[in-house]
Amino acid sequence: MNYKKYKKFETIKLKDRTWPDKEIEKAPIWCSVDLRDGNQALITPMKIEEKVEMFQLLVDLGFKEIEVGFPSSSQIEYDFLRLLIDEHLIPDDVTVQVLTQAREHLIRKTFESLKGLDKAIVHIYNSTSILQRDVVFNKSKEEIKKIAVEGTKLVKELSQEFEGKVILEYSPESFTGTEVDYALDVCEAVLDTWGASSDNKVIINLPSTVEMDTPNVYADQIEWMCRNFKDRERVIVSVHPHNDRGCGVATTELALLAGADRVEGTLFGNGERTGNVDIITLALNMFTHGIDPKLELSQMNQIKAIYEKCTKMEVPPRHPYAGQLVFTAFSGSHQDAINKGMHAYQQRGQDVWEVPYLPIDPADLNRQYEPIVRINSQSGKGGVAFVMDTVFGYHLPKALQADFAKAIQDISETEGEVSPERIYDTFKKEYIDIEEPYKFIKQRLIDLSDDDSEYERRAEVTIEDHGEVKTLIGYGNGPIDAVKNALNSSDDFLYTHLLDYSEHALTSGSSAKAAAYVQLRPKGSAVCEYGVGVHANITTATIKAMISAMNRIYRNIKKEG
Ligand SMILES: CC(=O)SCCNC(=O)CCNC(=O)[C@H](O)C(C)(C)COP(=O)(O)OP(=O)(O)OC[C@H]1O[C@@H](n2cnc3c(N)ncnc32)[C@H](O)[C@@H]1OP(=O)(O)O
Ligand SMILES: CC(C)C(=O)C(=O)O
Ligand SMILES: [Mg+2]
Repeated sequence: MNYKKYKKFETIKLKDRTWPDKEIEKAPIWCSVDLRDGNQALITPMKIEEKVEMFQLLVDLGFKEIEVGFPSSSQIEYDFLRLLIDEHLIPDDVTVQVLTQAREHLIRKTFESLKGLDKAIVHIYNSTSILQRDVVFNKSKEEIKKIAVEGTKLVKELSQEFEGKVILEYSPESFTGTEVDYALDVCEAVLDTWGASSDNKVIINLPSTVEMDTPNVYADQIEWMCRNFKDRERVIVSVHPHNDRGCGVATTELALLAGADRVEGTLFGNGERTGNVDIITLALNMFTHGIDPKLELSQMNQIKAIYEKCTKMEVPPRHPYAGQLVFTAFSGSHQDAINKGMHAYQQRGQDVWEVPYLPIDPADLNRQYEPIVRINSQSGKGGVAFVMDTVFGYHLPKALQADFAKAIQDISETEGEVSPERIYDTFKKEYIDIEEPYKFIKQRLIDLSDDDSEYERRAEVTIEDHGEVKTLIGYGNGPIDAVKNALNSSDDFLYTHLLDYSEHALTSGSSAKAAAYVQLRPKGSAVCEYGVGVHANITTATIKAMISAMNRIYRNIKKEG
C-alpha cells in the first residue's frame, strides 16, 4: 500500500497544555443534530412523521437544544419546522436550532421558516480549511472571512426584525483542517460583528468536520482556542466531532477536558460518513463515572427501536451500552467472574456498582431481561451455573457444576450456542428424571426420638427395583442417614457412601418446592455421581436425589461393562 500518498496535517504544538491533568466533572450542554447532520447522511432521509417521532424522542431524552434541520435547503426541511411551530410541538424549555450556509438567500429563507418562534439558535457556517479555501472556493483568507462576517451581519439585521430571541451559532466548518490562528481570527470577527458579550454569548462551534488526527491533537486545538479568545466569557465553545478515525468519543472527551462547554452529536453516532459523535456513549461514559449525564437514557431498548425505525439504520451488536451483545459473556472466565461479582454485589447490598466485566448495571438501561451469560463452547462451569441459578433458581454445588458443564460443552461443540431451555432440559434428563432401574414410589419417615430406640428416625421407602416394588426399611440418627440405610438394606442396591448433600428452596409460597443434591460413591468403587431430586417435601426430594445418583452410578458401571 502506498502510504507515501498521504501526509499528516501540520497543526499547533501546544507545549504547556493543561487538559491532560483535568477530569470531566459535569455534563456539557448537549445539542442533538440527529434531525440535520444525522438525517442528511441517511440513504432515505426521514419523512415528516419520522422526524416528528425522532423529535419527540429527543425531547423525552432531555435534549434542550435540538438542530431540527436546514430549512432553506428543501421543502420537507422547511415544512417540518413549520409543523413543529404551528402544532406547538416545541416545549418551552427546548430551543430549536437551524443550520444554513452563510449565504444571503439561504439566511433570508431560514428566517422565514422561524416565524412564530419565541427563540431559536441560527447556525451559520462556511468552510475555513486550507484545502477548501483552495479547491472549493478559490478565495483568499480575507475573502473567506468576509463570507462569515457578511453572514453574521445579515443574521443580526434579520434578528432585529424577528419577534423572538436569536442566538447566533457560527462554525468555521472543517476547523480541524484550518490553521488555529486563522480560525480564531474569523471567529473573533464574527463575535465583534455580532457584538457578543457575556450577556449576549455566541456559540462558536469548532467542528472536527473530518477527524484528521489523534484525539490529543484536537484537544490541543480546542485548548488553544479557549485560551486565545479575546474574551472567553462571550463565547460558548461547542464541539461537533465526526468519527472518521473511529475516535469520535475520545476526541470529544478530550475536547471537554480542553475547555469545551457544549457538544453536538447524534444518537448512536449516526451522521455523515462514519458518523457524528455518539451522544449516548458520551453520556453513559459520564454516568458510569458517577456524573449526572443530564439525559434520560434508561429505556435503552425503546430508544434503539425508535432510532432504528426512523433512520432505517441498525445499531451494531457490539455498540457500547446499546448493542445486543454488550451485556453478554460467552467465555468461561468472564462468566465465572460475573457470576461471583453479581452474587457479591447482591449479598453485600452495595450502593456502588462493581461487577467484573460489566462497567454498567444492565438494569439501569432496563436491559435486565437479556441473558448476561450465554453458553457456547468457550463457556465454562461458571456460565452454566449462572444460567441455572439466575434463570431457573438451581444453586448447583461446585462439583456438580463441573460435571454438568461437561455435558453442556459436548452439546455446544457440535451444535453451537446452547439456549437456557436446552440447558434446563439437559439438566432434568441427566440428573432429575432418571428412573431406571430404580424408581421412587413413596416414603414415610417416623420420628423415634421419644421412643427408647437407639435411632432418631425410621425410614420406609417404597421403590421399584428393576420392575419389582419393594419397601425398604432403615434406621438412622437423622432423616438422610435413615433413608440412606433404608436404600442400602436392599441386596440389589449398591452399598453407597454419601459424599455431599445440599438442598434449597426452589420457589416460595404455598407451592414451594425444594431441590436436593446428593453425591454418592458405591462401595469399592471410585465412581462418584450426583443426583438431584425436586419435590415439595424435602425428604422426598432427598430420596429422589439419592435414587437418581444410584441410577447414574448403575448406568456408568453398566457402560464400563
Ligand atoms: C459539514 C456539513 O455537514 S455542512 C451541511 C451540509 N448539508 C447540506 O449541504 C444539506 C443541504 N444542502 C443543500 O440542499 C444545498 O447544498 C443548498 C440548498 C444548501 C445549496 O444549494 P446549491 O447552492 O444549489 O448547491 P451547493 O451546495 O452545491 O452550492 C455550492 C456553492 O455554494 C458555495 N458555498 C458553499 N458553502 C458556502 C458557504 N458556507 N457560504 C457561502 N458559499 C458557500 C460554493 O462555493 C458553491 O459556489 P459556486 O456555485 O459558486 O461554485
Ligand atoms: C455544519 C457543520 C457544523 C458540520 O456539520 C460539520 O462541520 O461537520
Ligand atoms: Mg457535521
